[in-house]
Amino acid sequence: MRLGVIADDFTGATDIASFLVQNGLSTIQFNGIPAGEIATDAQAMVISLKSRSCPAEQAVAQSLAALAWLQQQGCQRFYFKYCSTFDSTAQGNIGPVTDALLKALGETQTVICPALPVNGRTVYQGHLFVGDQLLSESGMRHHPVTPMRESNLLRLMTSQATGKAGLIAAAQVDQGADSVRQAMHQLAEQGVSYVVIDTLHHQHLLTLGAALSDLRLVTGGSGLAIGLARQWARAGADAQAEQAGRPQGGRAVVLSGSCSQMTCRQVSLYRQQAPACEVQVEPCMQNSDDYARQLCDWTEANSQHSLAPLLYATTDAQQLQAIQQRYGAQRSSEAVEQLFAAVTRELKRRGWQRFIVAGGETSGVVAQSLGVTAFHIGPTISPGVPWVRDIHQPLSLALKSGNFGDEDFFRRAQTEFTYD
Ligand SMILES: Nc1ncnc2c1ncn2[C@@H]1O[C@H](COP(=O)(O)OP(=O)(O)O)[C@@H](O)[C@H]1O
Ligand SMILES: O=C(O)[C@@H](O)C(=O)COP(=O)(O)O
Repeated sequence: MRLGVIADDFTGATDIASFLVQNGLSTIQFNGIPAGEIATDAQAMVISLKSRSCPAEQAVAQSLAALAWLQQQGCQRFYFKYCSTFDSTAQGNIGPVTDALLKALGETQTVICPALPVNGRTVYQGHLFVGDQLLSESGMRHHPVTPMRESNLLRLMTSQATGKAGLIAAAQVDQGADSVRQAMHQLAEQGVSYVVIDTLHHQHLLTLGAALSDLRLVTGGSGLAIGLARQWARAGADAQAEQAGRPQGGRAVVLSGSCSQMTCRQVSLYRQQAPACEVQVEPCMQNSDDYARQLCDWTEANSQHSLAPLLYATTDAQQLQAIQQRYGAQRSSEAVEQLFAAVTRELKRRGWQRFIVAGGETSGVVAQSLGVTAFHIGPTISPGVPWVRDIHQPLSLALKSGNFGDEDFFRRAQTEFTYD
């Protein structure tokens, strides 16, 4: 059995790939849809798209193209991976993409399961929580691109999609996989296409894995992958699954373009542990190539420390607002992304081989600048954040979603692994 995953963004793809590998499925990840056939015996193939905030028609077209390619590679089960905080705009595309995938597969029912309990995302009575807060009362209500002002997943789905939503509540999940299968069947008879399933803890994910392993399409965050991978993993695959992605040696740099709360804490701790240099927005807007060369010179001059030098544009919400008011939100974020792109290209040219990156958009830009199109997934640094290794070039990357990882993530990514 081969699994095909269609992920709506870069770090989201790496997140699910990491859980698949950890739970025994060898996995290969592609940045976009590969041009041709790929010879591999990986049990799971993950395609990262950049469709989270794009209009529904574009997201649908990209997702269907990804589905067709995965089918050509022999995938029989499919997973539409979106954010564990259900990030979607007011014209959200999760509903339309789900509808299109169901139709293309000739199926009428799927599940909606964004839960990732290990990172505090749970679903209760159909409502999504971030830690102890409803999604709509968490920091996500202020997200600059996808502000989440609704926590009820049934309402979110029906506002975006064409079909009917229903709920399987926690008490029923507690009763085990057969009970979940029966509930799915009853909901199908009532014409329910999108089954939201309460998920409070790890055991629920295992129950769901057992209950849903025959479903052709599932949708959700990365948590459900834990239970499903355990059902599908070949016996004995566990020890080997992450080998191909283990990190290699070479000089390392930390690049942080994320302004998420967790990244702010990680940067502020790491600045006390290693050489660190703040990226200024003004010179990024002037001439990012010259500025990038200066920053690379600084990075090289600081490469003898036992921990990798850090370049960070990370700033708190108040300063970010001031920068955005002064230069414009889009202009300033693009300028910072261009800068990280130029720094990455230059460091690669100078022979740097390990890149630890914070932020989904920033990770996408760095991977693109390195010319990384496919990589093996290696050992996990924090839940949802693995080391990954390019399949063609001697490059290792750790790509961290803004809100993931513990405070000491940047140091641990370097000190807790052996390099070859
Ligand atoms: N100091 C800054 N001023 C303006 N934009 C910034 C600054 N730092 C980062 N950005 C931009 O903010 C965005 C952050 O997105 P991303 O990398 O996905 O991380 P996150 O979503 O965790 O904040 C990027 O486009 C980045 O270039
Ligand atoms: O499911 C999640 O929370 C993550 O996998 C994810 O999608 C994070 O996206 P970014 O915040 O854009 O890194």
